[in-house]
Amino acid sequence: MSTFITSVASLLVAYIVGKLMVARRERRNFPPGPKGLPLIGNALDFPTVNLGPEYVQWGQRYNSLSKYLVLTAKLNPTGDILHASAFGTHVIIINNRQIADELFERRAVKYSDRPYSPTIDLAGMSSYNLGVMRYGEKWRIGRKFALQVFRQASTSPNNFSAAIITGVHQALKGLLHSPERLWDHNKIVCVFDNRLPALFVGFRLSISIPMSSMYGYDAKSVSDPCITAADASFTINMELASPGGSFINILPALRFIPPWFPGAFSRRKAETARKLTDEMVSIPLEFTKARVAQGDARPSVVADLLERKNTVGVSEEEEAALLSVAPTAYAAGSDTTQSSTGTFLYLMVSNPDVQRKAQAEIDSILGSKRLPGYEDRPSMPYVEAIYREVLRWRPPGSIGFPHSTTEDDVYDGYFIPKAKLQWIERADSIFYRAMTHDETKYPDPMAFKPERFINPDGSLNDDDRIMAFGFGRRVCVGKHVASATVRPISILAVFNLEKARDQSGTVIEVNGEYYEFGLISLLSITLHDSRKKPFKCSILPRSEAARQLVEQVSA
Ligand code: HEM
Repeated sequence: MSTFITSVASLLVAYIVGKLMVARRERRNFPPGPKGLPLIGNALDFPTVNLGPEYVQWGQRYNSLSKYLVLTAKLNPTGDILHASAFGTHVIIINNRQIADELFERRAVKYSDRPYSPTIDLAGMSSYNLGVMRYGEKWRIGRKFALQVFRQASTSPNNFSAAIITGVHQALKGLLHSPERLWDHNKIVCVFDNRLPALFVGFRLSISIPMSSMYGYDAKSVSDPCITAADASFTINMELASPGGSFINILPALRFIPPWFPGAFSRRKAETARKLTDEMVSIPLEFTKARVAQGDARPSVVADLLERKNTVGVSEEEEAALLSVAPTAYAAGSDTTQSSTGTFLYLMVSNPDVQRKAQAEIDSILGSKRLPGYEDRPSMPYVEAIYREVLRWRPPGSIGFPHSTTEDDVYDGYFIPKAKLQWIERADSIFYRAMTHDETKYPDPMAFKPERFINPDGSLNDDDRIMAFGFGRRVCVGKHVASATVRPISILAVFNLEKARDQSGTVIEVNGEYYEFGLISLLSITLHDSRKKPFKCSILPRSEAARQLVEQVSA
């Protein structure tokens, strides 16, 4: 034990000395930001809740306007780039869309990596999840493949689009027969976090669709072993990577200590997470392999790969890429989808006028005779505007998803350092805030107004860039699937969403609060998410015809 303490103490001293030397070397012209304390930097300044709005205030407080862009009138006065640091890890915060476009799109070659997290790596997540995978060949092949599968899903009938339709229909049936399970505290616990109640519709749509389309695997409930493993693995990952979650985040070299070593609690936890991750990946894969061998596999992306492998053969790269992309679909897509579905329902209940207007548009096209399909999308601009406004009003990741740099860079005179990956360093991160509350572009940003996206003649305007999906080469690869899944059209076509009443008939106000959770850790990868807290509401079929339409679907 004393050897262990001595090793930790020497590593700590080496770390502090290293940091002081690096800090001395690095008196560069960083973008403005809060003045930090020696060694710990701004560790105490970083907000843990309300990050998006807080970073906007930082922008105003530290007056970090881009001089060049202001002078050339290219930037509005709230435009912003900020710098902060903690324990030597630099963080650049970008509050402005033009700057995000410049760095992530035009200089993508330098800005497309992800920060390295020793704990997430140990727990096995970075080997299968495209979202946290480092920028490189494996990510490139996986991403290319994911793009093909997910993009097709929204444009042509295939396994994925069929799964989306089935998922949506299942959700409608679920709502018809058990609307009270919308927020089911007992059974439908959050897929990724046992402490939070999840959204029934979100669950059906977000988990069942990728599982079914990727593997032909029907995850019927959250007690499904694959979902349980995914849930438990994700929870441990979150714990380990959260602030104070593990010494490994402070001293990455500790990752080399074997799990059996006395006191190596985090290593043991990471080992458990790795086993759960392996289960999560292997359960649906083994299921599909068995079905293919028996000759009764349902059409799915993985079944197709295995059948081709047995007949015409597939390259090793293709197989590896595909097998790593398949679990990504439910790991990366379900939480975000749940989050935005929750926001959509909340906004519909709180804005009955918007709901009625959308239903009038839907009825004018469908006439209550059928459920909407893909082909109806272009004919319903107002419904489309609701979709855009939901993701503008409350993007699921309030500060985006961190990118990391692979080279030093200078932007408008400000120094942006290359992320360091030596053994005692961590990757530096660049956060962008989803710039969806820029008052100059979206006046009265907290108001929910789908009309922002509508031209005076009723058509959609050209503001179709959904910033909630991110930027550059790491932009959400599932955005087409998300747009097909999250779109509110089917629910509004058949249900009225209203405030619930208590037994005495008094209206129950809807709870507008959000859970905010995530890893506000500058010592490791930094994620942040928010999810709607549950609220009571009434979900009733709009008419007998609507009820029958839902009953008739084959889900
Ligand atoms: C409303 C729903 C969703 C939102 C708001 C969302 C948002 C995001 C964001 C912000 C990123 C990071 C972008 C960046 O780094 O700049 C991302 C990445 C990603 N998303 Fe989504 N997402 C959603 C749904 C989905 C779905 C349904 C899937 C899969 C079917 C998916 C798969 C992915 C993957 C694989 C990545 C990682 C891409 C990479 O790092 O190369 N997402 N998403």
